[in-house]
Amino acid sequence: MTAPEPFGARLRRAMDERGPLCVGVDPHAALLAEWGLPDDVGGLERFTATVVEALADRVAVLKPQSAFFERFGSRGVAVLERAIADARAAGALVVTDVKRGDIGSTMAAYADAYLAEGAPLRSDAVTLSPYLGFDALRPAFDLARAHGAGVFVLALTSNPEGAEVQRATTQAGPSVAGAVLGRLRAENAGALPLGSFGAVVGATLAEAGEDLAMGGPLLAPGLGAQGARAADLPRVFGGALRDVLPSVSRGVLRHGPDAGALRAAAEREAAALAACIGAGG
Ligand SMILES: O=C(O)c1cc(=O)[nH]c(=O)n1[C@@H]1O[C@H](COP(=O)(O)O)[C@@H](O)[C@H]1O
Repeated sequence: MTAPEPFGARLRRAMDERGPLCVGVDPHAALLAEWGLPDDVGGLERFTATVVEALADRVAVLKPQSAFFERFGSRGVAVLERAIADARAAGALVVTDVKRGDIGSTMAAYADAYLAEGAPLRSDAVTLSPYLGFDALRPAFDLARAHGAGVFVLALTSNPEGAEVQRATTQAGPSVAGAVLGRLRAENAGALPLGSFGAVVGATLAEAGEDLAMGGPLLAPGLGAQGARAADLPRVFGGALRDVLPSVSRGVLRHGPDAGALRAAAEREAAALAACIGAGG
């Protein structure tokens, strides 16, 4: 059996071919209302199918936020399952935003749920939280490697409350975020053209204050609704700009439900990014 192509290689190709844009699929109750949809599982289904149909054949990555699907229980999770499968079938990579992190044995079950080939929620990558200790995430790294999947570990999140924990100093000396980035650098060592083990670093930061070059992708949420703009990216990411996957949810989604308007909004984001970080870096 041939080894699956690593997530990092697949992501680099998608970013080169489609441009480095991730659109978040975040069906907020307020957005369902703006789209004229009911705040129920039928509205969720219509919203999600519209976004996937409009964008999955053109953006590099779609990032469904699990919370908005879990809100509706098992039927909401069924909508998420279908969205992941449909988006992947249309050529987008799917990063499912679950921000999981637990003791190693439980982490293995989360990895099975989202990263194992054939799992109902199988995604190209997930977001993970390292605050039970970076090595507690080991089962996800191992499974991701075996199945050609990836992870994005929270490092410097886009929300102002994150700094309290992430800028704190570890026993060994560096900040918590610096330690996470250092461990990711080790996981990605030697991986070309891009490692599969990424970090989440908010586009909203005043400055990174850490060495962000760690051989893997940098998921950068915060564009649009949280106030960051494409023009902020060079300041935050410096020399690591080529590995940045900027992410926007409400800033695109608020243009629906018209598919053409959603596509036009994504194109405007992509054009602004290309002007600031250059086509393919
Ligand atoms: O992991 C994430 O995607 C994430 C990390 C972070 O630091 N900040 C952040 O906003 N996010 C997610 O990115 C999305 C941002 O949505 P908008 O603010 O609408 O673009 C939400 O789904 C958040 O949960």
